[in-house]
Amino acid sequence: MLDLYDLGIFGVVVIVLAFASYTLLHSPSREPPSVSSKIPFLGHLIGLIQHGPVERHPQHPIFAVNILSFKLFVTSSTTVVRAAQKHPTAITLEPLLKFMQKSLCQTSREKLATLCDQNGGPSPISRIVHDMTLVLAGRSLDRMNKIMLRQLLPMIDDMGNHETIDLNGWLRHAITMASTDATYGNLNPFKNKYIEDTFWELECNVALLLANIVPWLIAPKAWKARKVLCAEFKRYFDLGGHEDASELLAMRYRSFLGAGLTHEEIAYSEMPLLLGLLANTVPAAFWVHFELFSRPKLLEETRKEIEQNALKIASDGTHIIDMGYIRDNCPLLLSIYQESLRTRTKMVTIRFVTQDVVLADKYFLGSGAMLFMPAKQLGRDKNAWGASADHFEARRFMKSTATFKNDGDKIKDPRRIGGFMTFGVSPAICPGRHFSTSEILALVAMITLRYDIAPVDHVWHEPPMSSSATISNM
Ligand code: HEM
Repeated sequence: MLDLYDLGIFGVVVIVLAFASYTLLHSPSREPPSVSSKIPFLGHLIGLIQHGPVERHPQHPIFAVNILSFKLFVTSSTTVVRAAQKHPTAITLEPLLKFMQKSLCQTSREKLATLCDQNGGPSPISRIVHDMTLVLAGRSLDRMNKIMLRQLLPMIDDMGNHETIDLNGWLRHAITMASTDATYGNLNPFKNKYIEDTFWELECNVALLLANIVPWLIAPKAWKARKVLCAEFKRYFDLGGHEDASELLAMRYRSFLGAGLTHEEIAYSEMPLLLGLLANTVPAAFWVHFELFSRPKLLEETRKEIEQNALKIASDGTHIIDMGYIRDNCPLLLSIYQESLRTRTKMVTIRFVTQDVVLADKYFLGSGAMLFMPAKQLGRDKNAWGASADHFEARRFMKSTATFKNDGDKIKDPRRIGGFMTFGVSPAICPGRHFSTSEILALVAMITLRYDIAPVDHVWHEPPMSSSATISNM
């Protein structure tokens, strides 16, 4: 039996141990190392924007960058990414959603408080984003895919009438029309060419608008473009356009209306969806065509694969590509698609640290900091992707590195965990990934079977990235 004295000693030891482990756990010494810059403060910001942060500090799996009193952590380690995923409440996207709703959608302070209220768990705005995953799957996705494919077909027929085309411009128009028709139905505002052009004006000037500091003065083009688009979308909602639209739009309209937003405010709240819908699908489709058509042997093999595994010829001679067969029986095409996305992405996943947290039992991140996870570096980690990580390898995703336990259970392919981040990191992964995948695969399959594409001067010049791209990460 323990007497009171023993119990007292025991109590003191427990308290000392608890305090020691708390201090160790929360000590800034457990914080990832800070990296320095020749030009303090501003130097970091310039370096981050111009060169990407990780290439300069490959020795650190995670490091801190101090910008004035603000701390920003950057990781290129899949282990740290996996550890961060285990703390979805402490490391979260919520503040970014609020920022977008405020700066891009101009939601008033009072409505912002309702949309971003986290008292009952996830905020209404993050529930809307979450529910998008549900309506961008199953039958509602099938309906959107059907409309999208019907739109693409005549445009691909028409492609053959032109000796030369601007491939990026052509894809941009085709994807804009097919995606917005599938989303917005018969009264789709994008049927007006002026609205289509205005959207792309907004897309390439959106960065300064997001700063939200006298936007009409510092970002006049984007400010005017947003005004024009929102007026047109308000008219669309006033006319009941949403009644004949996709489940995706119906769900968003119901949710925003339920949160007390007016038609004008809902129109403004469509801006992030429009940017998500179009800004990445167009460059992704461009790069898949670029990688495939610039490799004649690979093009021939892919053509054969589609012809043999996904093409049916009806009795009247109509050629039909079965999208289900593309997905299930054309592994080379699928691998080219994934590899193009892996090698071309410039995505930096950004999360906010809202509670003190220790990652992988090692790295202390204090509340109030931000965590940057750049997909470009994570997607090229040699541990995960091998010595050829930096290069395009068409068949990379056909090879499985999956291993099996003694009982025959498959261990998940380590390359897929944390390494392929073009669509983000769960739990906040891109809800539109299935739609854009169907759209890009349909385009590339139809164009591959019907046309040869070559540059006018016969040399495949790689176009530079647009320096003003903000939402687009390719
Ligand atoms: C190839 C095409 C696409 C790429 C590469 C892409 C990429 C991404 C990435 C990386 C994220 C995560 C952002 C983050 O974690 O901060 C994201 C989020 C999002 N994407 Fe996509 N996307 C594509 C197509 C689409 C499409 C077609 C839609 C709409 C139908 C869409 C709607 C969204 C939305 C609403 C979010 C926000 C999700 C959230 O905040 O949790 N995306 N996308």
